[in-house]
Amino acid sequence: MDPFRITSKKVLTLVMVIDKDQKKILLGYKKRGFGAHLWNGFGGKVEPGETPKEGAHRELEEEAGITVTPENLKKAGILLFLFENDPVALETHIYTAYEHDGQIRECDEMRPQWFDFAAIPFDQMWEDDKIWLPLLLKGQDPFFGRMYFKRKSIGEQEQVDAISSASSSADATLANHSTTMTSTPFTKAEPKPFYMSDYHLELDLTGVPKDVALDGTVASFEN
Ligand SMILES: Nc1nc2c([nH]c(=O)n2[C@H]2C[C@H](O)[C@@H](COP(=O)(O)OP(=O)(O)OP(=O)(O)O)O2)c(=O)[nH]1
Repeated sequence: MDPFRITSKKVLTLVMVIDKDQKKILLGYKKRGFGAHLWNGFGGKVEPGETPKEGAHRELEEEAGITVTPENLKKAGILLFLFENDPVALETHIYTAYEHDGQIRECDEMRPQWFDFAAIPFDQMWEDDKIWLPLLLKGQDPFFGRMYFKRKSIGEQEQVDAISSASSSADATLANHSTTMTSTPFTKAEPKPFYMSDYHLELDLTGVPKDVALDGTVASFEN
């Protein structure tokens, strides 16, 4: 049986707030819940009755205290996160926001902080981010990808540690869009619970219909 077989999905959002002039990105340190102790953009589950764009707007305000006008919230891509032996995929709609209103503030879930493009803390982020975030920063939109994650057992954690200390520069090559990779663990004290075992990223979406079918349901690039 395929350990990555999915039967349903949850729709999530993720907003990357970018200051183009200063070449900075706003990330939040996730204090609790799914992805705790990692730096990430702002987002969460889309609620019933919301479009992904409305959900993205709401989550950004809840988690970072700022708002973005609908025309400044641009769809950058859709990523499907699949977890071994979990039939529910996470379909994440990713947006960029180059303008925002309001005062950035911390909440009980996220601690926002600006990072220079050259100092993005990829080793303290989800492992797939180093693959697609550079593309997003270059403005190479849209992208569509599938990211396959395995849960770390204690044995696997030791194996990953050993491999990554033997070759700490095992960076993902963008030329290789479908590969098996093992990347740097977070820290011994706060291990990442999952590691990415494979991924597939499509960048050339010319000719792809605006709707991409996933597990029988449909994701739209439109909103
Ligand atoms: N950068 C990045 N973000 C990811 C990955 N996987 C993944 O779910 N996310 C994002 C999508 C969502 O923005 C966020 C997970 O949403 P969440 O569980 O915090 O949702 P929520 O705020 O509605 O949760 P809650 O209030 O119910 O705790 O993490 C990934 O591999 N990379």
